Amino acid sequence: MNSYLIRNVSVLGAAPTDLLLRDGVVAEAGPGLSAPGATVVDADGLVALPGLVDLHTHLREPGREDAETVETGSRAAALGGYTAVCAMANTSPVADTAGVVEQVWRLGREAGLVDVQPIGAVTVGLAGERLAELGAMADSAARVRIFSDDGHCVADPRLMRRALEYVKAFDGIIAQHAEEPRLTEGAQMHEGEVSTRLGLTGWPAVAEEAIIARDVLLAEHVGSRLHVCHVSCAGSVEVLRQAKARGVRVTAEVTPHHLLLTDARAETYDPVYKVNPPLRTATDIAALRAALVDGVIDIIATDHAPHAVEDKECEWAYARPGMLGLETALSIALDVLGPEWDLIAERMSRTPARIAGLTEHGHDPAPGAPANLTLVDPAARRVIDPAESASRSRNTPYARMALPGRIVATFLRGEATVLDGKAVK
Ligand SMILES: NC(=O)N[C@@H](CC(=O)O)C(=O)O
Repeated sequence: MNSYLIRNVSVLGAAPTDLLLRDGVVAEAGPGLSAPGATVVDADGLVALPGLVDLHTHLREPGREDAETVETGSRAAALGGYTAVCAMANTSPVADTAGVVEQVWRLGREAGLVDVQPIGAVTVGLAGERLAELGAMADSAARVRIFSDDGHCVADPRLMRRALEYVKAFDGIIAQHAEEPRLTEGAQMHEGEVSTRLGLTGWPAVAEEAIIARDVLLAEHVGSRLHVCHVSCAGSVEVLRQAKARGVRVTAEVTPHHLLLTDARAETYDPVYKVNPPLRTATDIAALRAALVDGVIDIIATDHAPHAVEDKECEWAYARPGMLGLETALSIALDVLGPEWDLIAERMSRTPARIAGLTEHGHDPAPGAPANLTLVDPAARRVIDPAESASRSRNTPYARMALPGRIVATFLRGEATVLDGKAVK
């Protein structure tokens, strides 16, 4: 095993110090360390954060290896500063059995770039009709604790209740894609002024708000844990705020794109901006940002959704929804929140690790902590070039934009996965 002496790094914005990574942990911290044989990393001007944890990543394997594989997605994650990602279940076949979740988990271990924690489907084939083998997935080598039909809503309230009841036995979580399907039939973008002008069928905010309202009541009734995926509307924030005030066991995520981009992007008719839930309004963005700061929204999750060129570079109506996120999430967080390192660590590492039960992750770099961390250059600005992405897909909405911050190095259990801004393997 290699050891690394990181020189003059600012841990979460504090005064510069040295960190020695050895045997998978932060072995020592303090100014002027010496460690013969260790690889020296000059970290002047860099900030160390606990390795980021993504609760919502689409890795596409098995089934759409042309869009992403566990390995390419893991590499994109490491380059984005992540040390763990939770892989969504909408693969082909769907991750609705112990066999498929174990396959994804093994592929993650083999790639060895981030810890890949599979999420299991709630219903068989994401069809919303019968519960999947939740217990078998929980008992498998992958030890699944989060279940989601993401991409689809668990629309049937009785099924949602049963799922919440079932996972309560092992303190599992149902992560809901909140979209009342009857209200979004044929929807192409946010329902509002822009959709009216463009003549595109709208996805009304109430389709999200109504499911969240129902689900927090169900979670409260059952006493189980609910997680709300990709919250996109101001009204949803208010529903969550009330539920949390009543003590409902609910957590919620927001994506980087919903914190930055509005539905006005649809005016370009460029399907790179087509995403589910859709980009909303400036009012929604303001409410989401405020909720992220005050904690009503617990975490930033990427919803990294790679798509092959033929599924994205076509007419808007035929394009698949979704955009890349892993390699740009920290930059968007910096842009939106500023250099609020403790808040960024809380929303992108500690809290998602805690929600997912990933006990090795989400620890600030300090002696004895697992050496899962990332080094950021906050002064760097980079212009996003889709061709440079480590993802197999190219559907980033930030092409040609100059974004703040650059990941210089990432360490997983004390081994570098990224050095000098480049993937190590
Ligand atoms: N977020 C997206 O726009 N796309 C997701 C699934 C989904 O939520 O529709 C995908 O898997 O591509």
